[in-house]
Amino acid sequence: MVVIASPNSIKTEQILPIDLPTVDLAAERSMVIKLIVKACEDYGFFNIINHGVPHDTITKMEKAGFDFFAKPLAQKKQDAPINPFGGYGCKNIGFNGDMGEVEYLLLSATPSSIAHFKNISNDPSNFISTVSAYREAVRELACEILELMAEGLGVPDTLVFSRFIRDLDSDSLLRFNHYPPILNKDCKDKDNSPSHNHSKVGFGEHSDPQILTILRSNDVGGLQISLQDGVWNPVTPDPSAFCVNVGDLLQVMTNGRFVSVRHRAVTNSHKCRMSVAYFGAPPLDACIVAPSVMVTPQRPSLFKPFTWDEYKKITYSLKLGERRIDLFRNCTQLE
Ligand SMILES: C=C1C[C@]23C[C@@]1(O)CC[C@H]2[C@@]12CC[C@H](O)[C@@](C)(C(=O)O1)[C@H]2[C@@H]3C(=O)O
Ligand SMILES: O=C(O)CCC(=O)C(=O)O
Ligand SMILES: [Fe+2]
Repeated sequence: MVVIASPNSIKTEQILPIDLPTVDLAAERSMVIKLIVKACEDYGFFNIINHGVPHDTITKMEKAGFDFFAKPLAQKKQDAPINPFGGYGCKNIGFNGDMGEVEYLLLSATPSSIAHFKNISNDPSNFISTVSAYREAVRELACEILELMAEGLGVPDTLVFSRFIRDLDSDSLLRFNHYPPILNKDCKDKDNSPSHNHSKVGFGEHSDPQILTILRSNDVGGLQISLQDGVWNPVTPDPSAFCVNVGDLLQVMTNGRFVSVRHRAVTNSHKCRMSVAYFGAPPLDACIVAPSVMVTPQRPSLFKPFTWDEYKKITYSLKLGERRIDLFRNCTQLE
């Protein structure tokens, strides 16, 4: 049992480390499909290894992130002001007063918008080619995974999910998250010295609103998932793997078979964590609805259809921790 204290509240939570399922993309195809489907039903999260994204592409992306975060605060704000294509943020998450011990760089992941980020680096063409190569490789990985999922679910059109994020108008995002080492002074050890065993919330509890998230981090832990309210499962970082998670839209498009699991990131008392997330999203006008095979008399439609634009607007108007997917549930159905 770990106590996480904040100035106003003391919350008692259960912390139970977990080993996420690992999927080896180089293994036999039918086995890969089975493992992915099972992981998405049971955990909403899995690690993927032998993913095919070149090591060099990942290393350059990580360096680009660390180089950016190493700049002075005023410089970061000046070089990456918040605009419709993304920008730099420190402690403020979103526009609704959510705060956390994190700084981040959010970038729209469309090929044309990447050119807007040239001021982010002293070597703009290198930055743009690094981000473009990473975006393309990770998007391909996301598409491959989505196609395996569709096949595993028995959806006849196996491109039904991946088509959205391959679309040139896809609203996908890239996000660098940087969590500086923080000692939680509110938590004391028995001798009253600041505790090294307690962490602060870096990125608060939420689910990802998009279709699929492909997350990569350095070797510093911090990601926690919650499979049960009040229980947090820390995920062991594996820099050679990508951590994949189901987003809200995929939960809707699988009619609730796959789960978009709540997660958060906490700080570490002595090392900084950096993660890079790719959020695969459809175009704004995409209609989000489960393919007909996912809806049966035994499993009636759980959600009302909506566009990504509608969902995104609602998501961005609510606090980070809101369960906004509930707003689209068919009221006669209970999951
Ligand atoms: C408070 C918010 C931040 C967020 C948009 C939101 O209104 C609620 C969801 C948040 C989230 C979580 C996943 C991704 O990190 C993110 C970029 C996204 O698309 O939804 C963030 C948003 C953000 O930081 O702007
Ligand atoms: O940094 C992490 O490990 C998680 C970040 C996250 O959940 C997000 O950016 O949506
Ligand atoms: Fe997330």
